[in-house]
Amino acid sequence: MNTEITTRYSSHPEDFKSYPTSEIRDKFLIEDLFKADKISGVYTLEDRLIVGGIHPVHSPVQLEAVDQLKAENFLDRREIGIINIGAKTKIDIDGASLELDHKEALYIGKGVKEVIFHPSPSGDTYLYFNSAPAHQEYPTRKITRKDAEVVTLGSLENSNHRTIYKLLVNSVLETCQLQMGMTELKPGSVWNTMPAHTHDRRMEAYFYFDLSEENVVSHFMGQADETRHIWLKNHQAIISPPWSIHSGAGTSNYTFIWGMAGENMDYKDMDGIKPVDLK
Ligand SMILES: O=C(O)C(=O)C[C@H](O)C(=O)CO
Ligand SMILES: [Zn+2]
Repeated sequence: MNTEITTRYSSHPEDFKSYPTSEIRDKFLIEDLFKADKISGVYTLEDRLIVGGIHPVHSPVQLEAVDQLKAENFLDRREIGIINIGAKTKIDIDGASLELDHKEALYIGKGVKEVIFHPSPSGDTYLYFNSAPAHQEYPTRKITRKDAEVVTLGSLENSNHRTIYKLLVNSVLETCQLQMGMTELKPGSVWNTMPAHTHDRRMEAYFYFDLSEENVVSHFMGQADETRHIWLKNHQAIISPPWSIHSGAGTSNYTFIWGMAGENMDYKDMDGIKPVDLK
């Protein structure tokens, strides 16, 4: 098997209050997403999202049905969204090939049987993905930043000036429940998702990249009146249960990919929290 997915259970906010740092890291942080010639990741029972990385180096890698799915093919009952954070690469989808460039997104719907990821000649192939259960087949589509719904929020004065690229969202294409996008912080800005929010109808996963080796992001989670933080490095992801805020401050600017699954597709369905109300 070149696809390796481990399982994480969902958690209760009352239990979360007593977690030490090590337990928060074990339960929510996802490290080592990129292993040579592997597809690696986590199947979280928070809305059954799979969070993973694809890193073909010497040979192509195929998306395989892991044991957790009890299915013949990975996409028999699922959809997948992939964002390329590395060099341009070739992907075969049921025998048809396409190329995915840096920061381009790809949606592949339920029912597709064979997906193969090729190493790029530079060896710099890094693809991040989220996959959610799906009830209907929607067509495969590549989405570039030109196709995205783009919103610029925040200000340099508040250290949160950022551009949100809504790539795989329902204003751009049809999906069953998956929504994914990418947020780039401008130089000098370090805060994402501030003011913070929760959305009880959807869980979310954040994946941080474009961070140099010496820089880190402090990611904040928990209910608004009981927040905790852990420190993330480049290429690490974190699971945010529906009851948790998800926000971060970096020691530099950075980019992150957000992905959601759950009850509705309305990006604006959020319960905002004023910074002065955080505890
Ligand atoms: O910087 C932001 O603000 C975000 O990118 C927020 C995410 O898109 C999000 O949390 C959507 O629910
Ligand atoms: Zn959110």
